[in-house]
Amino acid sequence: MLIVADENIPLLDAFFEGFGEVRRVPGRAIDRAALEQADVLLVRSVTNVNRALLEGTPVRFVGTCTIGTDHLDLDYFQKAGIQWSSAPGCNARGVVDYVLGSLLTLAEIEGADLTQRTYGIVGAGEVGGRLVKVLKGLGWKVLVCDPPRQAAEDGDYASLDQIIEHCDVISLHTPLKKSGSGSTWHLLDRQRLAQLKPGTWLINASRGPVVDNAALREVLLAREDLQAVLDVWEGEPQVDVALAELCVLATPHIAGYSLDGKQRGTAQIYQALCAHLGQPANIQLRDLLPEPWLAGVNLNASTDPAWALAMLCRSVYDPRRDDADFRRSLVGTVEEQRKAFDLLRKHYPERREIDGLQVRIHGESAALHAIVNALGATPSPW
Ligand SMILES: NC(=O)c1ccc[n+]([C@@H]2O[C@H](COP(=O)([O-])OP(=O)(O)OC[C@H]3O[C@@H](n4cnc5c(N)ncnc54)[C@H](O)[C@@H]3O)[C@@H](O)[C@H]2O)c1
Ligand SMILES: O=C(O)[C@H](O)[C@H](O)COP(=O)(O)O
Repeated sequence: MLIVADENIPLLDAFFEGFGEVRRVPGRAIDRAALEQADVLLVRSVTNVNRALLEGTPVRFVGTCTIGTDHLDLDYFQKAGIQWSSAPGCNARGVVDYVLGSLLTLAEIEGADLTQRTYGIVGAGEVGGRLVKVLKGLGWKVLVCDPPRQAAEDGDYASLDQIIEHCDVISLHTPLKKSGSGSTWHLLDRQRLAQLKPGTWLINASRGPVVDNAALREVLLAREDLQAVLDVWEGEPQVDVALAELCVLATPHIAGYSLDGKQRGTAQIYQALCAHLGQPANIQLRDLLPEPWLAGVNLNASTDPAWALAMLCRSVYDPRRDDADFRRSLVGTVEEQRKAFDLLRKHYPERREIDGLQVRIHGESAALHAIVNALGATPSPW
């Protein structure tokens, strides 16, 4: 069996060498010629997998080690009888950590009290749903917009218009659907961006085109009260530099880049391929994922809860370093910037998730216990 795989998929040998030959190709360079004899194609989000790529090749299984599937032509897969799998939820926790880190930075810059803001989460699936749980666990006021879920189940949901009207913070977590009913292309278009209430913070760690980037640049130029955090961009790996410069935080699509999340994505596709082939999945991620390097944290019951929250989140992840690295890369020619975007992602430093953080609280503090529980860190006895 020949497996052609994006070279940026971690643990390729550990999970897939038992199936046959694994041939690594840069994700953006995977073309039809590379697939002439391939049975299986493993990608990340940068490879568009469609009829133009697959027709005439022997590929019968496509796995994307990502949550997003907007780079896959699923209608074509169905017509052509090609099996496929994505990795639902694999890096959702990483995105939640990114949003928390961004909120802390925004609060610091604006001198704002996070407990007094109203949060609007748009898209309440694996990422948005976990984020809602964390924010509610912290006791913060949260409105949730998810029309597909609202249509399918009872629940307390708000419309996007209500989110725009009432929320101080809007965080986007929808998939990108490029057209048709339920399209999320430019979900935040020029008109909606113009309606954002004074002082809104907008966070986009979903897909770039969910926000009209040109319109956002104009709105940010016109309104100093708005603050934006962007991890994803229209036209990646090319980025609107002027827009990036107007953002409080700008990062190169790394919100979900925890080591755990990336390796989990590979493991999920390994399991899907085993199921496709009718084989047992004997290799376990827990045997491959390194022990977290995160040091334990000790808190005293008298510790200020706001300080503790910031310290716990930042001991796991602080997006300011990624923002600084990205800004340094926004120089030179467009081609140099595109390369830099990909290189920052290829050589991304090891980052772990918060459940690997052991927290000990000395003395009784309900507020600190609530924070540790809400964040999903691991409480350990004093
Ligand atoms: N920046 C990153 O590193 C990163 C990492 C992971 C995922 N993502 C992106 O985030 C997206 C969401 O991830 P997920 O795991 O939560 O996906 P998911 O499929 O579990 O959840 C998406 C939710 O959005 C809802 N939704 C769809 N259309 C909507 C609309 N118009 N308005 C409001 N809600 C709508 C769906 O009903 C669903 O509940 C992914 O599709 C992916 O593109 C980005
Ligand atoms: O959809 C996802 O899972 C994320 O956006 C993922 O982090 C994308 O990473 P990439 O495939 O571009 O390396």
